[in-house]
Amino acid sequence: MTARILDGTATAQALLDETAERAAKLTEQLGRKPCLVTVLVGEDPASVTYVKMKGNRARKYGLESRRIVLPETSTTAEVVAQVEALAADNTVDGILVQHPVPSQVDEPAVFEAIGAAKDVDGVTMASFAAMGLGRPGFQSCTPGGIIRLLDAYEVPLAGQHAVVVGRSPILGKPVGLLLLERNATVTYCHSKTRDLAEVVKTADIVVAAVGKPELIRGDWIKEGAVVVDGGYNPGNVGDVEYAAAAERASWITPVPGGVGPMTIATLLAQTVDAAAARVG
Ligand SMILES: Nc1nc(=O)c2c([nH]1)NC[C@@H]1CN(c3ccc(C(=O)N[C@@H](CCC(=O)O)C(=O)O)cc3)C=[N+]21
Repeated sequence: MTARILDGTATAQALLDETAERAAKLTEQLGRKPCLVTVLVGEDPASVTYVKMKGNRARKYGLESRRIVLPETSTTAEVVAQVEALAADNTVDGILVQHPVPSQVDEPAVFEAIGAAKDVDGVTMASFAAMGLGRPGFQSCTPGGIIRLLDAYEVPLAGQHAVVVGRSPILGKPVGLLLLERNATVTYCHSKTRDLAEVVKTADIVVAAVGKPELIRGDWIKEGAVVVDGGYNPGNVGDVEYAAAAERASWITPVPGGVGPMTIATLLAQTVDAAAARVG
């Protein structure tokens, strides 16, 4: 079998176009554009690139984007104070704190300061709980983008064995919750998993969410399985050995052009949702 492509660029485009239309209508109602603020602590080059991409795309589709950069040496209290100020600012609809923050900063504490109403990146405990309980709320952007992509191609989820490789707070754990909510049978694998290859071989759907280039080998993929590569590694290499996996999978996400564009489109869609909720 040769896999068909889950085209994240095209699917994201449709969501971005719809988001731009909603943003334009809201701009009239609010008297200002829906506003996303990104907060970057430090100057990690990859993070700088991602944050710029998010800001540029926001502007292109009719949102306002503000970028805040704090020094690499910031304390938790300093970053929390900045985020709290944004949470209290009526001209701000959504806040994204770029992960990872420097090690001296308590990232979960900073995420909590966003508050549920502006958590368009889906990283607070309240958003996580909502994802787990199937309640309305903002989804973590990459997991939410993955589900939107699978839905766009009508990939069935109910009853499928989904194997999530990785358990990070903003990708692996929440994507498993969303798949469970859609009635998949979910297995989480991680660094302590005894025989990763054997578990992946049983998957109908594999979600790679580790950040280790080509960790998932092509010959682990069951014939006809669906492969979602959520890995972002330097040089646009995914977590999956793409060419070999594509020979066996029924559907596969490319890197680039798969999960990444869906992540950003979901972020912007949720920012417009947050702005809409303020209008009431
Ligand atoms: N609080 C937080 N939320 C995030 O959502 C978040 C984060 N922190 N930290 C870093 C990761 C990474 N991430 C990406 C988003 C889009 C692409 C993307 O669109 N990539 C393009 C390629 C870009 C290129 O060509 O360089 C693609 O896959 O087609 C990649 C990576 C969001 N993240």
